[in-house]
Amino acid sequence: MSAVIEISGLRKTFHTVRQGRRVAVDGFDLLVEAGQIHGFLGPNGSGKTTTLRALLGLVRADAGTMSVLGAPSPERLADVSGRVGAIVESPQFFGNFTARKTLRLLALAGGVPTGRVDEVLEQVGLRDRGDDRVKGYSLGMKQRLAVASALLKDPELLILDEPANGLDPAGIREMRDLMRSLADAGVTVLLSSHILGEIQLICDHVTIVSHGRRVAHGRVDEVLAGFDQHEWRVRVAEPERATELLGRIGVSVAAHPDHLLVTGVDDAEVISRTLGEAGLWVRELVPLRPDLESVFLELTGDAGHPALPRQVDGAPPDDQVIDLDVRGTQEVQA
Ligand SMILES: Nc1ncnc2c1ncn2[C@@H]1O[C@H](COP(=O)(O)OP(=O)(O)OP(=O)(O)O)[C@@H](O)[C@H]1O
Repeated sequence: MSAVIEISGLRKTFHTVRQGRRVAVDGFDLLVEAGQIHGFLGPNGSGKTTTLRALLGLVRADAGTMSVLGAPSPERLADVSGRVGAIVESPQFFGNFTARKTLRLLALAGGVPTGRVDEVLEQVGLRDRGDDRVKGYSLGMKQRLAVASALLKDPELLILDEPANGLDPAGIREMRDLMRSLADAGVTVLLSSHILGEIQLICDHVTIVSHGRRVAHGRVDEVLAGFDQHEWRVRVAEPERATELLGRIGVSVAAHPDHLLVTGVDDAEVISRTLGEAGLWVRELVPLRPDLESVFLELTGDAGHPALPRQVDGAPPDDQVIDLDVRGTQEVQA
């Protein structure tokens, strides 16, 4: 699969009068391949926006190499800008304009046929509300309008910084459906977020950043599998006896008020057979799989320790390089 975004060894330090020197991105690597919905996750202040801004040529990096769709960034970003849509800074829309008028103006300004306007309104589910004034829109609808503006030029790559920020669960679900339909249409999507549960449902690949360093990356299921301790919640009528029986076959059991926590068993059958053969019938047997949130907290809890190597998840990617598009950041001033 070909690389759509590649970042290697990105470093960015800010110097401010009040806070002095602040390392925002600390030797960060990112690889996004064609067709992925790639989650770029990290706590507040971990360097996600700075990374995306550097990639799009909106801030100058101190070190590192970046590319978008094969073009080195920022040097050759202009070559691919027409193929990239990005919303990195929250777009401000003029509230008295309708979505249709807003998009029409953006299309005209960007040299995009205005016929695209209805298509993108349809794509983001705003076609029926396209003639309403933006000031009457919910936050979710404004986010979708922002995505629509980035879709105008029919990009191969869409970069969204915190698209789910401030959305209620229904808005997040809409955003998720939208991302999926874009991916189905062949668009590669990179979205940054600190809202983890939903990202797990939206993305197939993930890169987790902490203190400007990548701490995990890969397929979401593979990243999660790496943290799977093969735990099971077991409810049974005689927990003491069950603990003893499972202990005899070398299984670790912790007693909780209303259940047993069984660890280190790959196959549920081991538990049900051991107990069933002794006449103890299992009432509940539930695998406890790690979710992205628990993995994220574990990884970002200490990954920023200065003693750690700059990157802790293995070798940097060795595929092609890619860069982002400055013109992808679209703003309509009120
Ligand atoms: N223009 C700037 N001047 C000084 N410091 C900055 C600037 N931009 C970012 N920083 C600092 O760099 C660090 C990384 O910030 P960044 O906005 O990239 O993080 P983030 O992961 O996007 O966070 P959030 O989820 O809150 O948006 C933070 O400590 C931030 O204060």
